[in-house]
Amino acid sequence: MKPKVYIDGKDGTTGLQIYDRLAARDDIGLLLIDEAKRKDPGERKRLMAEADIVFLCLPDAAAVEAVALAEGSGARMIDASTAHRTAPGWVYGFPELRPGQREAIAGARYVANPGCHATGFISIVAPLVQAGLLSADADLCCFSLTGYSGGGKKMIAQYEAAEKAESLYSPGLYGLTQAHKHLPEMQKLCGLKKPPVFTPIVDDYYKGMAATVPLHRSQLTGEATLHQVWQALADHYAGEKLVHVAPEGSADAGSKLYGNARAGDNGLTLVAAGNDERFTITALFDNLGKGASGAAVQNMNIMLGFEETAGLL
Ligand SMILES: NC(=O)C1=CN([C@@H]2O[C@H](COP(=O)(O)OP(=O)(O)OC[C@H]3O[C@@H](n4cnc5c(N)ncnc54)[C@H](OP(=O)(O)O)[C@@H]3O)[C@@H](O)[C@H]2O)C=CC1
Ligand SMILES: CC(=O)N[C@@H](CCC(=O)OP(=O)(O)O)C(=O)O
Repeated sequence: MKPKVYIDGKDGTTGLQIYDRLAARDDIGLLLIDEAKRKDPGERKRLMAEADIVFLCLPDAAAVEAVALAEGSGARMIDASTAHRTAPGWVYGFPELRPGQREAIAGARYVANPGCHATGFISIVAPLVQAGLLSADADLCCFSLTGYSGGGKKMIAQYEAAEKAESLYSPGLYGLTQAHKHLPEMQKLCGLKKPPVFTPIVDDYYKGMAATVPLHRSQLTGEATLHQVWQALADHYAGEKLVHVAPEGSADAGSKLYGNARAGDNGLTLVAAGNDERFTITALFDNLGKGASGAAVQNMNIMLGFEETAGLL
């Protein structure tokens, strides 16, 4: 019997992208809700009870309600919202995080899919903390560029309006009070004693992210070199199919890194750049790929025992 999969919130930005990645697969059965009933709690509950895996692609409050709706059923859940990312009983859905994380996801009932900006930050900082190059009480910063689809249907409508505000033609910095919703997961999953100073920036392009952590050499344990940082990342991600480290020295004086470099695919590329004293590590990926829907499908594949990259490469 094929596993049955239900996407709650299928008509949203993340839900549609999950649907696109699953629609052509013949190794799962997709349960589809009647369009007119897509917000009907009774009908959603019925489909969740039939499903082996439920994706939640909903605002946070609706995701919490959906978990309650599925109570008592055997459905395993992958929540794309921020609601459960640091909650007890939920496994964080970044398989490349550390040894054992993949196995934890494989056996989990509840998997919290990472936030898009958090994916970039964690992919850079967690390996460096684990390798002992950054201490748990490091003072870190991060700036992270995203396309406007990161804000879901509402933000897409603002950016695509026929007469949009002049300001939306230029990059917009936000999260200025240092209370962005991804900060708790960034801190917890990296094992940091304090969150970074975080500057998310949304710009006038549809999708794609460039999340950067700038580092002075003096911030690194034993004043580690750029080569050591690159090597620690390369070692951590050796053998991974979706996360790659660009060759050492690949960013030179003439290089530019673009926010949409990996738009449209499910992988993430780390680029280490700089000089003898000051470095940047940048994660390039798609907010709707490894930053949301691609990651959610990767987690589903792991939970169901499929090839991890099925439908993703
Ligand atoms: N966009 C992105 O890049 C990322 C998004 N996420 C997270 O994924 C989740 C979904 O975001 P996104 O897809 O962008 O948001 P959207 O606003 O594009 O989609 C949300 C969908 O949920 C539906 N919905 C809202 N309330 C309910 C309900 N009670 N029952 C059933 N359906 C409901 C909405 O219906 P309607 O169409 O009527 O509005 C909409 O279709 C959010 O928690 C978001 O933070 C995570 C990572 C990246
Ligand atoms: C452009 C924009 O507003 N982006 C959203 C992040 C989208 C996302 O990934 O948020 P969750 O994964 O936590 O749902 C934001 O920064 O709040």
